Amino acid sequence: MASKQLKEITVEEWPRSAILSFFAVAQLSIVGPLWDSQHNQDGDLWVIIDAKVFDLSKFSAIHPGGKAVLLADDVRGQDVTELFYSLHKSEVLLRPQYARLRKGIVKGQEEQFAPLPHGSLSPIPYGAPVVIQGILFPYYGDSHRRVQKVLRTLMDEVLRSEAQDIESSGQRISQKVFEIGGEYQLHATRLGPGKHLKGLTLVGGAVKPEEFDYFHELIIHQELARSGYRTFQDAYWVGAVIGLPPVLNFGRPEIQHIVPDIFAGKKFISLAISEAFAGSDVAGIRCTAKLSDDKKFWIVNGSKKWITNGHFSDYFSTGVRTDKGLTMLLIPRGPGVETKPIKTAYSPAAGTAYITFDNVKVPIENTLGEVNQGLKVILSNFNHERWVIVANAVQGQRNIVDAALRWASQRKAFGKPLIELAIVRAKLAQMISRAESSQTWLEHITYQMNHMTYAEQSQYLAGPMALLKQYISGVGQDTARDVTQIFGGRAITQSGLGAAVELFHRTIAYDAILGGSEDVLADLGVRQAQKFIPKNARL
Ligand code: HEM
Repeated sequence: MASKQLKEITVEEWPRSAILSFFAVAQLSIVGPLWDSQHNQDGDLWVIIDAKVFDLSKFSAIHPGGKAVLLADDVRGQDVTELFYSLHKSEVLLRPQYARLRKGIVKGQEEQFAPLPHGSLSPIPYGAPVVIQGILFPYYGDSHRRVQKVLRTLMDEVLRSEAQDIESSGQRISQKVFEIGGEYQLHATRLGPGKHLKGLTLVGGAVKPEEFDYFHELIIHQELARSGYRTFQDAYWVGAVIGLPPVLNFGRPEIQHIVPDIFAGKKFISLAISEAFAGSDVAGIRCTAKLSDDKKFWIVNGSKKWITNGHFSDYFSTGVRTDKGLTMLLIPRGPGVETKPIKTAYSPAAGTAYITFDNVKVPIENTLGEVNQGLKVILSNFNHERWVIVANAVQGQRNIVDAALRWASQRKAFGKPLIELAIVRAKLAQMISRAESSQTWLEHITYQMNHMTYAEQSQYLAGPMALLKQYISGVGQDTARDVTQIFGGRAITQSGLGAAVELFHRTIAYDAILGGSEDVLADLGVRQAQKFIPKNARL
């Protein structure tokens, strides 16, 4: 965009009331030329960004990029649209603290880079799964599209800003936002289809409980993962996504009363299996439970580590060692239960905890499933947990593809946009292919989940799910490496244009650990396949 001296331009000034409504251009009143000097010097400094005039006279002294850059010859008093967008995220101009800098809009010009209305799809190719972009797709009906629209709007209007806030503050998600999830029954839907949804109004009525399937659930996970903040993903009720199914599926009627408050986002539960002594090797856990003399209680002693949401959980679905094997217990927070936060690579808002149990008395009716049969309970959880991790991880890759395509188109290096460089296009090609192939494999498995009984899923999908998860976490790391090259130095800063890339790169290795480590899952996938190789098969 060609530079223009401000003195040649007539500005339409915003009436005060319109300042808050930044894009209410129709409300502007024309007041004629606003200045008689050029506004191009220290103390009287204006610039144009995307047809809007900003008065930086006072702001220049506190501008995070410094005053000197604003007084450069090709900046002061000029249209700096292109330069501005090569240095800032567009959301910078939407921050309320900068509203007072806006002077008006250049007469006869229109904004080009105004943000899309809430709930809009990304206009970037591959910025959304093909089905959401309206391309032919076999698996979705109207209810899926309705669910997607509700979630997208909710993310744009409420959840994204909450995600940003907790990322920087490290505080737990606000109670209000947890309860919004409860009002939409989002939490309940993230446990998949089933009888737990009966009688609930799901996603504001967008889908009936009886028609809810795994594709609806997939959309919900992926729309939530659009925030791009891993902390939010993990902090927003994920403890219950893995911790509540053992209660729903194996808990006795006496303990089911805890479920409604958890669905409502008023109480929290997490899955407490891993220990300093045992991670993917669950059989190695050492936390013990012994029966009390009157046989009415378990007495639990031991510790758990890496428990997502554990620091703010009210209940723990806990794996313990009993006389002849493992047993799962529902342990409420109470005397003898202590949690302390573990510092991880990302914000502490997810409440990742180290938990100690010191002579904790747990009523016998809190046993989940059969005594010494806890492994069955634990394993029954794994397929869904891994599928959820994959859904989030694929969306994470897609977020990065979207950001990389935008950046490569707007950022100039060696005199042309990055995307004009063949080496950059080659990296983008790989990133897109990984995201698309991962999504397609995920959808293929999701279709199977919809059409298999639970027993069939366990038998036929454990292997493919393990392979898919180890594949996704592997290619995610390739994409992290490629996008880091494309963003250069910005990819290593936690603010500004590369912040999302920095976060992705810093936390991507988590996907290779959570829900079973990459190496263990690769091995499991092949061993499962091995079971189905006919004994008489020969080359
Ligand atoms: C309305 C006008 C402007 C506002 C509100 C603004 C605001 C900001 C903010 C908040 C940052 C911190 C980084 C971020 O959060 O993205 C920043 C950095 C910066 N700004 Fe501005 N800015 C404005 C105009 C300009 C202009 C016209 C230039 C022209 C050269 C400029 C050059 C820079 C530079 C060089 C940085 C450092 C970027 C980096 O660390 O990569 N800014 N600005």
